[in-house]
Amino acid sequence: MNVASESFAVDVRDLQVRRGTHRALVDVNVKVGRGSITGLLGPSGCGKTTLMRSIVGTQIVESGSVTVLGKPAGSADLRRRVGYVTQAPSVYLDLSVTENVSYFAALYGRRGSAVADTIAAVGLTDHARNAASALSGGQLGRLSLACSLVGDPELLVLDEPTVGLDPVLRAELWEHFRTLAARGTTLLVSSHVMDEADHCDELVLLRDGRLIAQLTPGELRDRTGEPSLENAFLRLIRTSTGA
Ligand SMILES: Nc1ncnc2c1ncn2[C@@H]1O[C@H](COP(=O)(O)OP(=O)(O)OP(=O)(O)O)[C@@H](O)[C@H]1O
Repeated sequence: MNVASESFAVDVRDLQVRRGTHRALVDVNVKVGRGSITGLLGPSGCGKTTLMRSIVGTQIVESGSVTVLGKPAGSADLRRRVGYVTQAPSVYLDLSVTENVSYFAALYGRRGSAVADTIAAVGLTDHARNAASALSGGQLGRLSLACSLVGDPELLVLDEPTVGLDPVLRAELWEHFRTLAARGTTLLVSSHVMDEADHCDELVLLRDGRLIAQLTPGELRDRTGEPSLENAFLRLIRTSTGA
């Protein structure tokens, strides 16, 4: 593995992915710095989940390379170092919140206060003894996130983690993501709404499977002259398609 790939948490080069007959990703190049929060943004169907699946190693790719923490995506060595939370919560419904998080903590060899701290970080302390089957959809999503967070992975890939959350919980989760990044965790967070983009260090903007730009929120504003990130993204899309 070359040195350039080692210095990034994620290094995607010339990636092409087909899903069925559809070209889901076309010539995508993305680099994600360690200890940063990168927002993966774009309209529904633009390829966000496909890019995340390629990074965690669950997507068959047609060509190009995806290097994660210095190893090819999907390497056995990365299993404990990369956390992936999908849009579909994956928890044990017959176990309580604490039992679910404890199970994943044990898998990853985490001890002490990690379980209670993680449950608090996702705002589920009041439900700690409840069975997962008794949680609401938003609470289930947060439990799924906690099960991944408790392993303290070096790279966390989160598919729309704040969907369906109220503004207070959303703000608290972003604060938690910032704390994790300050400790050196790399976060890749997808969203199809731009109002969360300001929480990110860098933005990866996709449309129709193509990378439109990778830049900071400030650079996006400067490049387009639009103070609102929503408008800035729309302007960039229109410029890139000549619309
Ligand atoms: N199993 C599949 N077979 C064929 N095409 C697929 C499959 N899954 C996704 N696609 C197509 O690949 C493209 C990219 O899908 P992807 O799920 O990566 O988009 P997304 O940006 O994550 O969308 P969303 O924001 O709605 O979750 C879409 O056009 C989608 O229709």
